[in-house]
Amino acid sequence: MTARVIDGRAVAARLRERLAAEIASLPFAPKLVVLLVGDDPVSAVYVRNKDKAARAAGFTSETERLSAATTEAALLARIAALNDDPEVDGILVQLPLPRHIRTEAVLDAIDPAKDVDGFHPLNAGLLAIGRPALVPCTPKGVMTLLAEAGVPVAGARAVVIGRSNIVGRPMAALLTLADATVTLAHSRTRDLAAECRRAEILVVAAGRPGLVRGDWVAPGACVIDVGINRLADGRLAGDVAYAEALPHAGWITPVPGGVGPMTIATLLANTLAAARARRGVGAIAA
Ligand SMILES: Nc1nc(=O)c2c([nH]1)NC[C@@H]1CN(c3ccc(C(=O)N[C@@H](CCC(=O)O)C(=O)O)cc3)C=[N+]21
Repeated sequence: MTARVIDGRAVAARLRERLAAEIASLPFAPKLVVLLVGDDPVSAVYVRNKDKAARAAGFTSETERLSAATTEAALLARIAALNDDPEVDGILVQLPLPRHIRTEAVLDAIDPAKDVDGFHPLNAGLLAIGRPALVPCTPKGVMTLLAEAGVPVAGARAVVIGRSNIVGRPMAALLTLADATVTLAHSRTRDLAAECRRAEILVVAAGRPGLVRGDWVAPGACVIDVGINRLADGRLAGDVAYAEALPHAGWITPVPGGVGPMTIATLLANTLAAARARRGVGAIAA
């Protein structure tokens, strides 16, 4: 058997087209503001791609570049001003932040109604208790990919590798809400290969290139690779040994061109949902 390759770029493009059509019928352009602190070149690329995708879909998108020396107090003051600005629908503070700034203090300061990353503790808590509001973009994008590819989720055994607040934890929550039976594995899991071999859906967000080997993949399983690792030779690699996994899997996502584009498209979907909810034109849609 060889896997069906899930084309994240194509699914993301369709989602963005749908959003563009919706925005064209609104009396306003939803506005996203991205705060980028410091000059990490990798972050700068993501932010540029977000800006481009947002504008093409009819959003107003602004990126504020703040110097690496910006104090935590100054960043919090900027967030407070954006919270109070009625024109602003979504606020994203690009992570990671410089070490002198406490990430938690920053995430706590964003108005939960404008928290299009879904990282505020209120939004994380709502998801944890099964009342999803603004949901983190990467795991939500993965759920869209599963639905679009026709992967059965209800009743399936799912294994998620990685317990970050950004991907693994919310991924486990979303799969549980969709009636999968979920194992949340991580760096201290005793026998990771054995856990993986039981998975019908395997979501890998470990940040370790090539961690998942071909013989860890059950025949016909759906393998979702969230890893984006820049190799020494400049190429991108996922957390899954792709060529090895391909003959075992039923479905697989490539890197690049899999989950990454869905993260950005879902960010736009969240921004539109936040705009509708804030401006009283429809509630936040799943
Ligand atoms: N507050 C915050 N929210 C984020 O969502 C966030 C963040 N901080 N910090 C950085 C990470 C990383 N991230 C990516 C999004 C899309 C691609 C993406 O589209 N990748 C392309 C490849 C891009 C390339 O070639 O480099 C792909 O996988 O096909 C990658 C990475 C969002 N992040």
